[in-house]
Amino acid sequence: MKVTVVGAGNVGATCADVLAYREIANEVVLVDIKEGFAEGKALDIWQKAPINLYDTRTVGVTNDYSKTAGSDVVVITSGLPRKPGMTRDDLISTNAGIVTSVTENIVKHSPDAIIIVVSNPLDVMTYAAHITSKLPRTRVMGMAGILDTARYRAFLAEALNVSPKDIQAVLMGGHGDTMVPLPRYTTVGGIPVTELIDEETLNAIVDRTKNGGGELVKLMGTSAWYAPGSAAAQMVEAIVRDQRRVFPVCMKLEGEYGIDGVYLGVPVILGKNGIERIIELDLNEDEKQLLETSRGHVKEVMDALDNINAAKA
Ligand SMILES: NC(=O)c1ccc[n+]([C@@H]2O[C@H](COP(=O)([O-])OP(=O)(O)OC[C@H]3O[C@@H](n4cnc5c(N)ncnc54)[C@H](O)[C@@H]3O)[C@@H](O)[C@H]2O)c1
Ligand SMILES: O=C(O)C[C@H](O)C(=O)O
Repeated sequence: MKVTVVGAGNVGATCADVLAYREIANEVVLVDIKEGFAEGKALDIWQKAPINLYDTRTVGVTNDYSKTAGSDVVVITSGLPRKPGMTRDDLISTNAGIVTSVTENIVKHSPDAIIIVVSNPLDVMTYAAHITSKLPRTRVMGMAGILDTARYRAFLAEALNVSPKDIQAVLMGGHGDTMVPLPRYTTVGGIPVTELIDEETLNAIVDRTKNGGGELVKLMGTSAWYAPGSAAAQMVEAIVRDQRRVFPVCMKLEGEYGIDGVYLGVPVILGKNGIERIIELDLNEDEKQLLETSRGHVKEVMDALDNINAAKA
């Protein structure tokens, strides 16, 4: 299996490292626009192989997409991260240009690849990659839900003083303040979370999850990378190993949840063909309302991208 990761910065290099040391792919090609940067990161990861004992070859290139040819999966992490005081949506015009040109190069050399977008604003960058690639919607998806649920699960594990391994959760919607955590579908070792935690603590955890990215931006001056890079690698693993894992993934909805033509996180089964099945939960009225708010926000940013593209044309 060959996997390309575009963008050798914080998230891309972390993703490539996880793909290598967990031997998720035989070959990982790291691409960056900065001269020598991806080559250096790939060489560093390869020099770790004798220490961490893995065989995955890592190759770095500066904008040479011929080396990515025949990739089974491509992860797009290229683009600016936000700084304190910015929203993810502030990145739209720069990152849309980057994601669009990267996607064009990717499909030229790997027309059958499955594409996982990480760049922000996530839902709208998934839209940009999807319309550029012209691939089926089951083969172009965005990573955010695994990260957001991981944050939620980590906060819950801390509050309950239990292993994060035993917390199962799902959330939906856009990757931003309007994301929709679903406490009704959260369990701790099979026990509904609401039986173990009071409402006030749970609501505080939901709020912290919604602002989880911003909390890290404030602390570090740039956005997170360990959890995001690992989350993207987990999606790659589900695909290349045909694991049929159930994850929240951003994709174009075509009537599911009563939504058409908007890119949002929903639970899916991930396997060798990409999105194998979309799971439609029976949401209650409150959850439907939250999802509608999220849909409205993402649609506004999609419209903003359409306007940017129209002005360029
Ligand atoms: N979806 C999520 O949950 C999530 C989580 C974390 C970060 N992100 C996003 O991921 C992106 C990357 O974050 P980061 O922390 O790795 O940033 P970074 O600045 O460390 O790395 C980005 C890399 O992209 C490269 N790049 C820029 N234009 C390029 C092009 N045209 N072709 C190839 N490479 C190019 C840059 O040279 C840089 O090395 C940001 O947009 C960030 O907001 C998303
Ligand atoms: O918060 C960001 O800007 C990066 C990412 O979307 C995150 O949630 O960590």
